[in-house]
Amino acid sequence: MASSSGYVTEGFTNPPNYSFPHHRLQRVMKDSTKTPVVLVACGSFSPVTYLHLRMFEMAKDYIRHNTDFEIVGAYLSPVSDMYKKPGLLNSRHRVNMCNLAAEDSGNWLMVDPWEAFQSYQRTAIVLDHFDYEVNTVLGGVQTEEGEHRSVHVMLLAGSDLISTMSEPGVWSYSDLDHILGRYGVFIIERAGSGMDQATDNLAKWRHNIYMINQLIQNDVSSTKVRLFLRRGLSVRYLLPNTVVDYIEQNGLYLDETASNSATDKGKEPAKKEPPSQSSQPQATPSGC
Ligand SMILES: Nc1ncnc2c1ncn2[C@@H]1O[C@H](COP(=O)(O)OP(=O)(O)OP(=O)(O)O)[C@@H](O)[C@H]1O
Ligand SMILES: NC(=O)c1ccc[n+]([C@@H]2O[C@H](COP(=O)(O)O)[C@@H](O)[C@H]2O)c1
Repeated sequence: MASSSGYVTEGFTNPPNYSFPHHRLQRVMKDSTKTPVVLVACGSFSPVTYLHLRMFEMAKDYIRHNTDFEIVGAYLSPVSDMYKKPGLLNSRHRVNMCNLAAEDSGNWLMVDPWEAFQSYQRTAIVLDHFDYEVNTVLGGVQTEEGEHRSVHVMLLAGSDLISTMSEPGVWSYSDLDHILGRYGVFIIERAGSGMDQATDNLAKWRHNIYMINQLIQNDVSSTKVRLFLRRGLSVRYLLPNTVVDYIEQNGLYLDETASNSATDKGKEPAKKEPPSQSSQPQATPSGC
């Protein structure tokens, strides 16, 4: 339930030694007639692929040509190990790979390890965390004239993830209302998961839902990458070279049972425990 402050929760628990990454956050807007926005992509990123990075580029193009937003920051937010999705590698490796990919991706993408390094956090809480860090702690951004502006936090997701918002039991109504009513979402079309189907039941929040079509169809998925790696097939050019090198150097994804804490060759695989419905959604299947 949203509190009087508008947040789903009042207090945020930070992982040990955590500090919010903001080195690439643009603190002064280029165009004061626009609304500053921070994009947040939540997901497993096991491993991060070029399609995850393309989502940000597609959103950037869409926003520039079709909206009055100005992007001042963009984040990958890898999910906690407690999400227990099949194929979910230890968060340390997933965060490291996301950092390598972000380094490789120009000068705007950042990786926030806040949810990765702690207990499972629902997406509504994750967006609240970003809102709190960017607007309350950092004080938002400024125009070139020195005027203060609050930053609008928005979710960036594939249409498969948005489809799950119409599946019973995966998202609570109050979380949906918070995510889509208070924040909003940019949806990237994903092969096999129709855009209409994804949003049919979300019409109430239509004004906050922006749909972005894929002009070049590309259905790279982390699931397929993991499958290739297990079969000894090359994954080069499906993900950044630095991430491919990291996977090879650490012997990742060679074992089908490897998930969660089964991080490297020689380590014990994690026990599979289904997450409890109240605080952790069942990891939902996504497009592969
Ligand atoms: N090919 C793609 N097209 C559009 N969106 C994508 C694509 N791949 C991933 N996404 C989106 O990226 C976000 C993070 O994805 P995540 O790592 O959880 O999924 P995934 O690539 O489907 O992984 P897995 O294959 O392990 O299920 C989600 O919003 C997902 O919809
Ligand atoms: N109720 C929720 O907040 C909820 C439900 C399903 C997925 N998610 C998030 O969506 C992201 C991607 O999930 P999948 O990889 O299962 O599609 C994850 O970050 C997960 O935390 C959140």
